[in-house]
Amino acid sequence: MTGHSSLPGIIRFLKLVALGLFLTLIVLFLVATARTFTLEVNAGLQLAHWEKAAVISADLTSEQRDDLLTHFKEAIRIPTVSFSASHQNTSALQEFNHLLKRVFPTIFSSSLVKHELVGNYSHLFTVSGTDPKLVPYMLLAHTDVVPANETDGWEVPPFSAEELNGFIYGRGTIDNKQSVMAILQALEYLLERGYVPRRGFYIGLGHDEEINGYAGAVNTVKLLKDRGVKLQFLVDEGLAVLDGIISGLDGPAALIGVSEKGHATVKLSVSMKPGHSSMPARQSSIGILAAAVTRLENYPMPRLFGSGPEKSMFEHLAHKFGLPLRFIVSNLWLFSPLISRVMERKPELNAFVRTTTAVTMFNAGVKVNVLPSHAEAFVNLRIHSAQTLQEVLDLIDSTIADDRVKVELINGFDPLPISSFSEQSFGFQVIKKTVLDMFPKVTVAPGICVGNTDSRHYTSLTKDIYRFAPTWFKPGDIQRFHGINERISSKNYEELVLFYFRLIQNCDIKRLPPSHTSQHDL
Ligand SMILES: CCCCCCCC/C=C\CCCCCCCC(=O)N[C@@H](Cc1ccc(O)cc1)C(=O)O
Ligand SMILES: [Zn+2]
Ligand SMILES: [Zn+2]
Repeated sequence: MTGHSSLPGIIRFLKLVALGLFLTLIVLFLVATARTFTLEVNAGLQLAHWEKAAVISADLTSEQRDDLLTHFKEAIRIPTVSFSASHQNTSALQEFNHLLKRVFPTIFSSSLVKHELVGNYSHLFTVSGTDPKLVPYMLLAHTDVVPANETDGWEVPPFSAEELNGFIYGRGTIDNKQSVMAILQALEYLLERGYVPRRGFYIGLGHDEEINGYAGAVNTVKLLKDRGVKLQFLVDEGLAVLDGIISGLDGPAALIGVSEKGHATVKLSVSMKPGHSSMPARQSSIGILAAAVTRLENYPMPRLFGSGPEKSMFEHLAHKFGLPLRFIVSNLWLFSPLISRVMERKPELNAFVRTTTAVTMFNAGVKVNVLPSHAEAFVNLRIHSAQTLQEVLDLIDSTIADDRVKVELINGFDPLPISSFSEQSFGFQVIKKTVLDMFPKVTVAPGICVGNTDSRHYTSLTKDIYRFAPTWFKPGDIQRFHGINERISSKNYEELVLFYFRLIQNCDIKRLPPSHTSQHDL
């Protein structure tokens, strides 16, 4: 034993103390700045004093409840399929027109409602309001559906509307005949009960949404623009009430789509000289194209999670996560790289992380012993809000990096603008109030719609477009969308009717109550 420490030992000890202090300071700094502040989203405006609007109650008799389900099932049984851009089942669309007139006689005979056909099969209803100073709003839905084959694994024929264990099965039950029928059923009941709207509104039912809405939505917009119409806000299909779908979230969440992703459909093609397969060149058109497609799949678009409206979505949901998730989700500025890496493992979550790349069609070759002169593939990309169409096209070029591959944009558009969702946002707050009136335990948050809707054609009429219907999705239900065994519970369909019944009345308020944001720290 030396009796006293050596100088290098003391220096080492002091260095360790300094390092410890430094690390403690960093942790304290992180905790202080990364405090878990959460938005108590269901409070705030919802606690304020709202002008009373929803005064008529639905009070449905059991006969009316049977009738509304019968009407809905009739709608599902008409196969209004959009097969391709040039092929629709027009006789089914015609039959659908007749169904609407038959089951909603009050709407079609009311002096308050003007009905017009657009492009033969789309419907525009103009409902006049008593106060011309109130800017009208619009409800959208679509009557066409994607194809469905029973042999794909449907439990019942897809156009049978059969009921199994409380669920009505069939193509269109969640996309989007539930909204078509519920909106009109709600208006029918309101008019039957003597309702006269204060705020005028429009209902637009497109017949070709599944093939881009060029005949329905686009022409409806032209008509409204020619009439100088401006809309306070618009509600279309899109997001839903998610129950048990977001892991770690306590209770269901109603996500109101305040934007939708952009879109690009790109054709890749390679042309080579045809010839005898016994004397092939080192690479074929198919091989070159396959390599290009593989590069696009191997090098996905950059992670952008946290730089679009998904940030607000998580901020609004944060207080419903337990720790440590609450801390992580409320500090996306720090944790988004980590969250992105977890989310990207699941396709339905990866859609929120980046621009997605889906190779959807691949055609080449005509005969086993002929070298293919031409190979082509179609790639469908959904563009994250923080990227533009042009940036995506540039990235495709630099990833493929092969002049032999021709890259053509077939169609595309930038991500849609972000609609308002503050306490001053009339549309968002009225939708939110209606959701909470009906489902008080649900957390309402802004969300982003990963698919595209007819509403994208309406941006010249309003800046506030919301994509939402209170269709309840439980685990496994999202896959039913365009998939097999599409279904809705009869209870949920009835809730949809009551939702629109209330929403229409809630829109009659002149203005929102004064706002007072409510935030709280952990
Ligand atoms: C933490 C997040 C949890 C995950 C939340 C997922 C919620 C998903 C809920 C609903 C699914 C979203 C569906 C949106 C509606 C899309 C409608 C649609 O399919 N539209 C077509 C339109 C289209 C576009 C281009 C064409 O050439 C033809 C049709 C689409 O493909 O987007
Ligand atoms: Zn749809
Ligand atoms: Zn669809």
